[in-house]
Amino acid sequence: MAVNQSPAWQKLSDLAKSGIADKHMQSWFSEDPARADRYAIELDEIFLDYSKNRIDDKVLAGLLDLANQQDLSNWIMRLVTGEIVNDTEQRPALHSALRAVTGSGVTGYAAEVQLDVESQFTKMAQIVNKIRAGHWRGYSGKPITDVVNIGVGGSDLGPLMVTHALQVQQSPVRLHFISSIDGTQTSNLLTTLNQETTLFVLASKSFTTIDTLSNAETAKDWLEERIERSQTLMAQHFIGVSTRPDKMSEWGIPTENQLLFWDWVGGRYSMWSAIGFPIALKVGMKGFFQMLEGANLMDEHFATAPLAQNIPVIMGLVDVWNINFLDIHAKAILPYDARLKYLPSYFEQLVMESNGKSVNRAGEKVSYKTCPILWGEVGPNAQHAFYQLLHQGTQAVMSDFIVPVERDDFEQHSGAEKDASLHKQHHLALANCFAQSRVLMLGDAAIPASLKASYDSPFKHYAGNQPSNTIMLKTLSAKTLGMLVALYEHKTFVESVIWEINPFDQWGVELGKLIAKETYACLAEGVSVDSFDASTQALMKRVK
Ligand SMILES: O=P(O)(O)OC[C@H]1O[C@](O)(CO)[C@@H](O)[C@@H]1O
Repeated sequence: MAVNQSPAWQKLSDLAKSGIADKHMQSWFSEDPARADRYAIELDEIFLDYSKNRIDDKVLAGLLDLANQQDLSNWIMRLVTGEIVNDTEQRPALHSALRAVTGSGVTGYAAEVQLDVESQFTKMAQIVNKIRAGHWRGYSGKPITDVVNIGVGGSDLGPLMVTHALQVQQSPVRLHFISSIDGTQTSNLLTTLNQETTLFVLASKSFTTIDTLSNAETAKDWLEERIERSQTLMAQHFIGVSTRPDKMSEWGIPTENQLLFWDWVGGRYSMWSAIGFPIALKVGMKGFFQMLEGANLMDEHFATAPLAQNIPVIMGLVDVWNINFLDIHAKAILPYDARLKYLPSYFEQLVMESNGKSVNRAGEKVSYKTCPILWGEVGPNAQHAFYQLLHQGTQAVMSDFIVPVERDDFEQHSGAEKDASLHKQHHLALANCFAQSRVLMLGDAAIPASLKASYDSPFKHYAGNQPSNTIMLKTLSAKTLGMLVALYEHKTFVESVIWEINPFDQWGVELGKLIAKETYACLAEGVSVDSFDASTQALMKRVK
């Protein structure tokens, strides 16, 4: 039976139709003064307020029934112990094993892989420490000053996002990221770098991704302008991170410079593996492990907390309610801290590449909505861009506000006066964050009485009732970032269990890659385009 025909789903559907879907959140708050306390969960340095959602106790009970009906607790166990949960590729999805503490009681395949994980972290630590200490030398004997990560998707976004978020920590080397296939980033960056002191990290799970390999070739050509011996070039200027040692060797990367991970680590779940190499360069292995510890804290919570008190479970279920019963199909990620600039892009891949699917695990087309369109931006900037649509558009949108309570990075900036004005700016950011979620929830009811008359216009009407979560981090640190990302990974898994889809494959992106290859052959090698559609033919003829 499809999940949307099941008793638990039907009950939720009836609840939504019984008036709840049309009820304004404002009335729930006035009816229940304890609502904000009751619909909140705290775990260590992370706090979730989910009270600004169109839910009540009946809805929550119904969602938990749905979770039980879908055997969620069992699925969580299957995930964290390393059973094959990625069935189309016949693999476990063991990102949690990368952050499990050895001997901490993990069982199953998750325990078996621990030695492999440790040995790669040991090798990674040796390389990281050597570079950070200035002992890794380029071809002319000078220490490396610049490290360029070449990767795309999961081999780029995690390290990019985290190193930007933890920017306050001074790295002994400058870090750069190249991802896009078009060559702009590479050509711009290379003009600013010196071959003598630049090291490239080729990060690719498959080591077949054309985007990464083409940028790598350009980097190699640039090094060859100055370095004659290919052996020197490879040994001193390239490190590879992949699941494919054979392909790294074929490309010329010596074994000593190869860091491995495994097919049971999904690309978008891989920043906890050696793919996190740039993160370790930025914050040291200690900082990298603190991020893993934060994620591990969330893993343990996910695996052991009762469903009703389980942050990823509640967030996932409330999203399911919004999507499948309130017809909301867009989600905004709104961090109120510019250090989290790349978090929305990171979550776009994590969530949409995981759950942007329309067939269930049995290969049948589903007849209900799955992943919403997810996008975002640093909140204060988004206020001056797309919040107009959130407040007055015709599109229902759910939002996640993410904000640190304290800024402990400002102390790095000298001068008490500057410090005071930066703290004032932080309070402005907090105030804006709280004000926006309040207006999205209340709508016109947020207008102060003294201003009511001047807002008496259809152009100044705010419907409100747009649901949101607020996630507060004590501070933004390697640990809280680890907790936050693991939270979203698990929340995404919870949704996939309800929708009965496999969140760990990504067949949707494969065909485009194949067709791009064929198209390239036509463009670059003059292969006939006659079999293409008229629009594509016309576009290609213009290029020719
Ligand atoms: O790490 P790789 O194998 O180069 O892949 C990069 C990215 O490409 C994808 O396969 C999608 O094209 C992602 O899932 C992955 O993170």
